[in-house]
Amino acid sequence: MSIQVEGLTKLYGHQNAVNGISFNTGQGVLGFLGPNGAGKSTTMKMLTGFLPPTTGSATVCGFDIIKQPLDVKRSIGYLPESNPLYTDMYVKEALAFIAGLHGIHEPVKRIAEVIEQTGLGPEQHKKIGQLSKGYRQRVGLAQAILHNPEVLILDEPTSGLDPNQLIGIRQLITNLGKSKTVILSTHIMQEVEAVCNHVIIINKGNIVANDSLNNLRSGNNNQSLEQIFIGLTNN
Ligand SMILES: Nc1ncnc2c1ncn2[C@@H]1O[C@H](COP(=O)(O)OP(=O)(O)OP(=O)(O)O)[C@@H](O)[C@H]1O
Repeated sequence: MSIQVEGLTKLYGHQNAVNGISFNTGQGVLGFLGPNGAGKSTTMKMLTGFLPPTTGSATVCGFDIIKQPLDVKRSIGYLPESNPLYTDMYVKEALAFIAGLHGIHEPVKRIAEVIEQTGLGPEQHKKIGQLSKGYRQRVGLAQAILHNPEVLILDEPTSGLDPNQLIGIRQLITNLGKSKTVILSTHIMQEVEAVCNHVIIINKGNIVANDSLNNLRSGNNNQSLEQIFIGLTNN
């Protein structure tokens, strides 16, 4: 299992944003679901080593998130919800900069591969600030996968995309899940059904479901994922 989480907790002041959650996950796409404010982004920030947990522990590819944060960051590609990008840079320039940070071998070749993989070809000569939202998401994904990490953590990568862009990005995530461990946060249940093998639902900082999509449905009278989600989190 490339991600192992044990009793992970985050307190912001007195507020328990994440409340002692435990789970393991390996290759495939894990849907990480929950209502607004449930603790998804906080969990993702702790797993990527950007936010220290209050208590608990986790390992990513065998590296401890507290004791080995650099190894953890090397093993992870992270697309944050806000997708911060260098809008004044050209697409290739930004990717070359990130490749330099990672010390990537043969960067020109790798950048060409990633541009192809993320469908950035037609827009590769533009400045990031000139790109549509869908293409900016593709740049965020390209940056996340550039160093070929074993684990990808994607926080709402498809929010605000038109249906054409959605199909392309979902296909890319599905393909990535064939060889990598992907944690995907989304509010779109259709997307979970299209892309995820396994689902974790978090509510008020607690895990309320952790199962395969099929088991979740059969254990809940074959209700739709949306109905199951509402039943587990509307309290
Ligand atoms: N830096 C912070 N300081 C204080 N409270 C915070 C901070 N970041 C998040 N919180 C609180 O922690 C809780 C969990 O927030 P988090 O962003 O992890 O939720 P989320 O599940 O990702 O929500 P969303 O779906 O809206 O993105 C919320 O109540 C939020 O207000």
